[in-house]
Amino acid sequence: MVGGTKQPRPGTLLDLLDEPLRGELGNLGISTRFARGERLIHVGDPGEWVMLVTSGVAQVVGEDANGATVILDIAAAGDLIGEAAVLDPDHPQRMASVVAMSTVVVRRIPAPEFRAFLDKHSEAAIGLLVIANRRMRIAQHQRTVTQTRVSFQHIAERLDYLLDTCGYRTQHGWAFTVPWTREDLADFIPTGRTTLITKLTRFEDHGIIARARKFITVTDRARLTAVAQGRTTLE
Ligand SMILES: Nc1ncnc2c1ncn2[C@@H]1O[C@@H]2COP(=O)(O)O[C@H]2[C@H]1O
Repeated sequence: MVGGTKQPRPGTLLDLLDEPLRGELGNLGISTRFARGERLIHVGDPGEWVMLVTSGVAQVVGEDANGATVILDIAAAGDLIGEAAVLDPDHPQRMASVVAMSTVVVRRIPAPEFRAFLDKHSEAAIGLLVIANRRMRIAQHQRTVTQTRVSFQHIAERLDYLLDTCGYRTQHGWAFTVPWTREDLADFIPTGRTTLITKLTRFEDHGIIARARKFITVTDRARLTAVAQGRTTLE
């Protein structure tokens, strides 16, 4: 089960709920496992269940106006996905795909069971609304970013967010629990791969990140956050 034992990650639906509600939600549905690269949700499919992520990391993937892949968000333990098609009778199809970046374990909860849970617990319905608004806030912010002139601050914001979602502290700084290639990072920020590589070099020059082959680690998280919050600049 998800609830009860461990403090949920800040910013997730589980984090917004009190015990014993967390425990109750964590026990709904059945446990289902996905291998890395497998799709948890296919865009366009009918919404018949929601998923509460128990462990692992998945990408919520969409397409931009040119058909290029955009990583809309990351889902990790404590996140609930697949509620949009389940709750909107006018748009019952999945609006995005969700792809496992590692082994992912979820509670797969049938739509009627999830609706009954929301009917019974208004806190959970309000929590879902809060999460939807947070996603909207991120989407609104992302619209202000032009891909060709993406700033150091924006890259730092996105890296900081990724570390909150799927990062862990190491002896030398912070690393990701799943392998983020430069291609993945470029899709997530989003920016072109060449632009990203050029900008990452500046972060490296300032000792904020280190690159080992295809992957990066964050060696100075405090400075990264300072750049993200506009308290210091690399321009
Ligand atoms: N921009 C986004 N940010 C975060 N999550 C999203 C975003 N778009 C879609 N999702 C999630 O991805 C799910 C895909 O299936 P649904 O449309 O049912 O519900 C969707 C949301 O849970």
